[in-house]
Amino acid sequence: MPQSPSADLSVAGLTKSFGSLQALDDVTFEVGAGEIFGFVGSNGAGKSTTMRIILGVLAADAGTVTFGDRPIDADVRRRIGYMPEERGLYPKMKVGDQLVYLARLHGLSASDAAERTRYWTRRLGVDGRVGDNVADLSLGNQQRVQLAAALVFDPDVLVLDEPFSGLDPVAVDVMSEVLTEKAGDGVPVIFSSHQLDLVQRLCDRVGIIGQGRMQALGTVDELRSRGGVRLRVDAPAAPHGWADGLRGVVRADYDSSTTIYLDGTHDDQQILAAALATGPVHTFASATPDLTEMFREVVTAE
Ligand SMILES: Nc1ncnc2c1ncn2[C@@H]1O[C@H](COP(=O)(O)OP(=O)(O)OP(=O)(O)O)[C@@H](O)[C@H]1O
Repeated sequence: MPQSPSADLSVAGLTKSFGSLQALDDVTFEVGAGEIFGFVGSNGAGKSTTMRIILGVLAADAGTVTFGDRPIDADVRRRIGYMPEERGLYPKMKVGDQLVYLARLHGLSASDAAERTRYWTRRLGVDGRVGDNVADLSLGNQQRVQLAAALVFDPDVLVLDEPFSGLDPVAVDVMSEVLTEKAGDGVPVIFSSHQLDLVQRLCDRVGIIGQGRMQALGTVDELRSRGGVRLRVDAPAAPHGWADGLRGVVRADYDSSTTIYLDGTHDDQQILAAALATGPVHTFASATPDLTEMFREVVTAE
């Protein structure tokens, strides 16, 4: 089996226009060896374009992509496991034949290609379908085969465009496990997703792209703490606006409970006293925004 040399994947200053539309503007980030990087952003933000440039299926107007200290050339590209958004399997070819063919294309011997095909189809739960044409599989199973295609030659880098979309919960678990395992082997893993709970759970670092620009980049904890401290107060009798004007309160959302956004100069006892003055208080707790809230804030601020 080829041994993966661990190295970082670096994307620096990528710029790309399609006619008058600037799809990418100076996109820069790194995915360390063994790191899982989540690439998130609204529809049309530039995720697929970035991934296509990493793969070399699309040329950038400016910027570089390197693996270790090497620019991505044809040799490096052959070592990247890629799951394109538009998927890329031959619908009229049998699953098993297709995976063996791809593994051979990436340099595996016939026996290694057969062994890896057996391993990954079993691992991804499609071993019963190796004799079927891809087109006869359900979309979720086609996606499992697509992941097998990205993994079958033991790639040194994984670039996966929305690998979780359309998968059932069991397949999501298997996919999560596989990505974590590949990262554990030292492979840089980058995937895009709109499922922010998964991104938050799986990723070491996250990039939020908006309108072709990297709007926020960091570990999940860094991004979440950037949202500042908040208080969640459950005071059912409190009238709308009860926390407005208290020291350190930037704004408050009055829903079934109140979420108070703070600037750090607040006095929580004063806020608690104000809440108690309205009636009973069932919950009074500080909260860090989750990635979904952060994402909303970053993309609505664009
Ligand atoms: N081949 C192309 N020709 C013209 N415009 C393109 C082309 N490819 C992408 N674009 C445009 O570039 C922008 C970025 O698209 P991209 O597919 O990278 O977004 P994305 O973040 O992957 O979106 P989604 O989450 O919807 O998949 C969009 O405005 C898109 O319409």
